[in-house]
Amino acid sequence: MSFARTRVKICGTTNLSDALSAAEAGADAIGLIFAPVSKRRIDAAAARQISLAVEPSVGRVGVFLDQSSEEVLRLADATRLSAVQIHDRYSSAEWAELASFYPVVRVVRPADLGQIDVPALGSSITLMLDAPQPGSGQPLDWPALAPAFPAGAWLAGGLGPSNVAQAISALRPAGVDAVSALEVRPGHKDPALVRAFVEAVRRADGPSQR
Ligand SMILES: O=C(O)c1ccccc1NCC(=O)[C@H](O)[C@H](O)COP(=O)(O)O
Repeated sequence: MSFARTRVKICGTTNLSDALSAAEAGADAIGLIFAPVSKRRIDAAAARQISLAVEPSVGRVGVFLDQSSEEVLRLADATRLSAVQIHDRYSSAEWAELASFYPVVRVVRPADLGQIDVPALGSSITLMLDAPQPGSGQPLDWPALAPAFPAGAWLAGGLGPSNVAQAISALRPAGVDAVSALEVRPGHKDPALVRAFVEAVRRADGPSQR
């Protein structure tokens, strides 16, 4: 059986140097966290500078928690995002409104699996399974989650160069997302770890997908 190439998002990018080195390493997207609670929060001016500096093929995904859909749309427009990632529980109308403006990554927890009508989401909403505490570096129990893992969903939660191949093999996610395992301190990446992460994903995909 052949699989599509696993997409890679490097989350919690707070500065231009980390954004450019993630792009150079071959990341498909960078994550810019606007959640007020995050120790990796970026302000709108810095996010916009990064969005305009990376090459257009690199996605700029804004990450939001405890923020209204109006604030999400305002920041997405102001900072030239290509997609928004939402850790909140919105109403159906709010999801539909957001998805009419931007591709949406809707974050779900293990307890949510099996309770979401995946076909009804439509093509603008992609699910991402993450640990209950975002950005905490806690891996999930991938084999236990395999029966309920939705086709086409992304995976986050404690992924890094040393375990991402195991996670890909267990769940075959469409994309993977990581932050804690790639940092020297919160908000600052180790470029060697970012490169090692992208390379580990490419190796896990196999030679036909590189
Ligand atoms: O990382 C944060 O500080 C954060 C805070 C609030 C909402 C979201 C946050 N991160 C978003 C992500 O998508 C992380 O990359 C994801 O949870 C994986 O993190 P990690 O387990 O540290 O790799």
